[in-house]
Amino acid sequence: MSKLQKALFLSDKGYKDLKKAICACTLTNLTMLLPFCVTVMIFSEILTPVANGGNVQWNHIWLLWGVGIISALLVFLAAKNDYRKTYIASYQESNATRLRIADHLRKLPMSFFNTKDLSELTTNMMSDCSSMESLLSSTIPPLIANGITVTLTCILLAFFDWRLALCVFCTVPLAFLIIWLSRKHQIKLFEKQVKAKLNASDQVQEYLEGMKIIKSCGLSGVHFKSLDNALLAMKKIAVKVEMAVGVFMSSASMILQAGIGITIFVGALLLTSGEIELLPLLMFLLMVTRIYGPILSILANLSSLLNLNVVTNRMRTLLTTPAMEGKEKEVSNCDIELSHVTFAYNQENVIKDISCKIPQGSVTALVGPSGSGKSTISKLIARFWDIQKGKITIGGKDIKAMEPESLMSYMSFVFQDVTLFNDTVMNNIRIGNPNATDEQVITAAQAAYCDEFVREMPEGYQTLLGENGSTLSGGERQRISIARALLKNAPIILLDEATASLDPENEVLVQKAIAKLIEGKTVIMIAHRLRTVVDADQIFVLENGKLVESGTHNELMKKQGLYQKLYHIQQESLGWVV
Ligand SMILES: Nc1ncnc2c1ncn2[C@@H]1O[C@H](COP(=O)(O)OP(=O)(O)OP(=O)(O)O)[C@@H](O)[C@H]1O
Repeated sequence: MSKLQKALFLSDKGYKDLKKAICACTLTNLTMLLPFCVTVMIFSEILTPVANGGNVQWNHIWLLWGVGIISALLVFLAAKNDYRKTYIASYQESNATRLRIADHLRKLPMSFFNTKDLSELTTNMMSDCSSMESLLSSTIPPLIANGITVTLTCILLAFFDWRLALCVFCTVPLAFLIIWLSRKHQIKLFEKQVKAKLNASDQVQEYLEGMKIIKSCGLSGVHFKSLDNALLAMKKIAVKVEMAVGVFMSSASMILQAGIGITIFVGALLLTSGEIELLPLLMFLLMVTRIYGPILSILANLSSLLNLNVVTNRMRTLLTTPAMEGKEKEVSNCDIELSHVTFAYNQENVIKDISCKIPQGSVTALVGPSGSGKSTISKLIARFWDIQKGKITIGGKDIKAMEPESLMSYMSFVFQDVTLFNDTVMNNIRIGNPNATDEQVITAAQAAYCDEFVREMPEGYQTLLGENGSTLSGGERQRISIARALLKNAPIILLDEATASLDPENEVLVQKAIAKLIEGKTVIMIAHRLRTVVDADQIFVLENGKLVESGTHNELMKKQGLYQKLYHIQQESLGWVV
């Protein structure tokens, strides 16, 4: 893999396409020289007889006009090919990169997401890929192609008259020097701009997510100073970047254009001393007006290239973060065992030396005060995070040796916060099993008591749910998530007490749906209300990350420990009247 391919995170196809784009761009630039050569030849046909005496050969001139028209056609065809090779290929590559990022994200441990926020990842996928897209289409190919064209033209001009060629190009190193010296300042500004954009998108996201609170608390715009400040900071830095780039580019351009004056001055001296003829001088003067365009474009593209590291740094961090390992695909049974499991999200251990067994086909409840580690245990079993000490096995196999996606195929989740996608009801349920037929989806929906409310929707199962299903009630969302789990039919079910915040009618329906879902399965249930776990085969009581009691409801009540205390507190609260 070449350095350029690595630096730009290009796929093999993307790298090949980039090389083709550079060739196409160079070809366009070279064909653009044709009309110029024809113009010079027409001048020569007219001026030579004027200077030396004789008749203008009009048939030659008409012929050259014909060549000129053909060369214009060639320029058009080359430009069309160039457009296809650069823009279309770069859009395809950036799309492929976005998919590559999405695919890689899926394989990363949740610890990665703990350190990144949503807006940073969104910026990674959308704006960084767009920046790469423009680097691939309108920066790198023109930069290299213009470099080649300018070098060729320089050689060609030196061949005609090295003194005038020197005059044309003597200001180029100075212009490059300005861009080179300004690079540190420009990079600093680019970095600040990226930070400001990220901060602004963070603030916008927070503002939109908090809209319910903003409205319910009647907070006016004055209370959202941080959003105003973030947007203002973004505007300020954008102006600074534009100013800096503008100042450096115009200085470079001014110095570069001084070459026109120098060429005219030296050319006039050479002409009067008879060391050069009028025609080559005219050709040089024509060339000098045309050659600075590509050189300026090289300078502008170099400025954008300074941005490359800023753009690719985040993408590099993301794409080089190692995916979760593990190759094993199958387990012989669904007995789950935790032995001496210790885990910390950050520094502090939140699970401390826990050992327990969850036999296949049993219902196990995890109970304990808020923050005691119930959800964390269920997420560790699903390998959302890798544990730091100890071992978790399923069917005797260490889950760290299992391929994460194969491990997931053994599990279904019903959590309190159900994620619904902006798609039809049918497709939202089908997420449980992408290969399921419409009939199978409907059967699962019926079993999860979704069918009735779905049929009342304007387009039934084809109704679009909108952003995160905001039109559905909490109970309806949970029943959809149960339908998904039913469709997946995984042998292990992880339940985060799904009925905690439902009204009695919805609660009954959800309970009935769950009863169907867990039939014959290995169930791990996070319970907040202890009356829902009295029938569990075993109950694990957690306190401050430790397993402090275990047994059936009756056994734990007899122990008169934490479980009994929590149970009594909840029973008493049931009697409260507000
Ligand atoms: N993503 C996270 N990053 C850092 N710390 C976390 C994270 N999730 C949970 N914690 C911390 O880990 C501890 C255990 O949290 P956990 O959610 O497992 O408790 P829980 O018993 O399920 O609580 P609850 O009943 O309130 O849902 C808590 O101190 C919590 O603050």
